[in-house]
Parts: sequence; structure tokens; C-alpha cells
Amino acid sequence: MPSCLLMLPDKILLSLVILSPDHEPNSSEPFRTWSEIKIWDEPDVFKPERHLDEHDRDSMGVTLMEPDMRLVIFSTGRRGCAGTKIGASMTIMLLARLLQGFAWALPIGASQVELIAAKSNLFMAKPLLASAKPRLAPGLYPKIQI
Ligand code: HEM
Repeated sequence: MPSCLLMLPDKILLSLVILSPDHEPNSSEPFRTWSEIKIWDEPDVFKPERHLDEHDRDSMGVTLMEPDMRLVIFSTGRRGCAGTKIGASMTIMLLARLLQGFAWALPIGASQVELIAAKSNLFMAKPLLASAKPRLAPGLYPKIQI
């Protein structure tokens, strides 16, 4: 599970010391997010290609854990995620199943997708809503008993 969602506040502050050395520990300023780290050009702009391996831009390779902490999805170092490979594989498989199984569209009334990050936490400013319509034979969608 992406543990950043469950982190207690003091744990978040501990991470900040690493990510943002210029942050005043007792300041009332909201904590800084990845988008403020002075590593990327235009950090608030959606540019997923910035995560491709620098040495070989033609490859689709992405280094998920690296000491420079440019991509901190799985953290790094000795306490970094032990399940990076299975976590990445599961995420890709889940995305592939969602794309294969459903035709995706904007919800009724929406004119565009807004990928805007919240200012004070790691969530999106507004929930991402989408309409999913099954596109395969009905028997391929197992019913979950709750
Ligand atoms: C997309 C999926 C996942 C994400 C984003 C993710 C992310 C993370 C992060 C950020 C940490 C470090 C937390 C910290 O700094 O304290 C962590 C730790 C850890 N993760 Fe994951 N994780 C994922 C999936 C998994 C899976 C599938 C497994 C196991 C099969 C796993 C096993 C672990 C373990 C054992 C640790 C603790 C490592 C240690 O403290 O020595 N993770 N994960």
C-alpha cells in the first residue's frame, strides 16, 4: 500500500527535512510538496516524460528508486519500499485492466479533466471523476459479493 497515505504528521515532517533542507522546522508555513523542490523545470506542469531515464531518452525506462530523490513514489535508501517491482507491476496491470475493460469518458457535465494538486497535502484539489462503460462481454466482469 502506498504508505504515504497513512503517514502520521511527524513522519511527514521527517521526510521534509530530506526533501527540503531550507524548510524551517518550526515555521507555520504549510509543508512543501514535491512540486516545490528545485529540481525540475516547471515542477507544477504535468510532464511525465521528465521521469524517463536521462541517459537514454529513447528508452521507456524509468528509475523508480534513486538516491537523488527526484522520484519519491517508493521512497529511497535503506527504508525505501521493499516491493518496488511488484508494486510497479501491480499498478501497471491494474491500469491495463481498466483500459482494456472499460471505455472511459468525462462525466456528464464536465468539459475537461483537471489534474490540479491540492496546496496543503498530497491529494488532488478536486476528486478525479470519470465515466466507465464496460466494453467487453458481460460475463468477463466478475461480481463481487459484499
Ligand atoms: C504502488 C505500490 C506501492 C507504493 C507506492 C509503495 C511505497 C512505499 C514507500 C514510499 C515506502 C517507504 C515508507 C517510508 O519512508 O517509511 C514503502 C515501504 C515499504 N513497502 Fe511499499 N509501496 C508499494 C507497494 C508495496 C508492495 C506491493 C509491497 C510488498 C509486497 C511493499 C512493501 C514495502 C515494505 C516491506 C516497506 C518497508 C521497507 C522498510 O521500512 O524497510 N510495498 N513503500
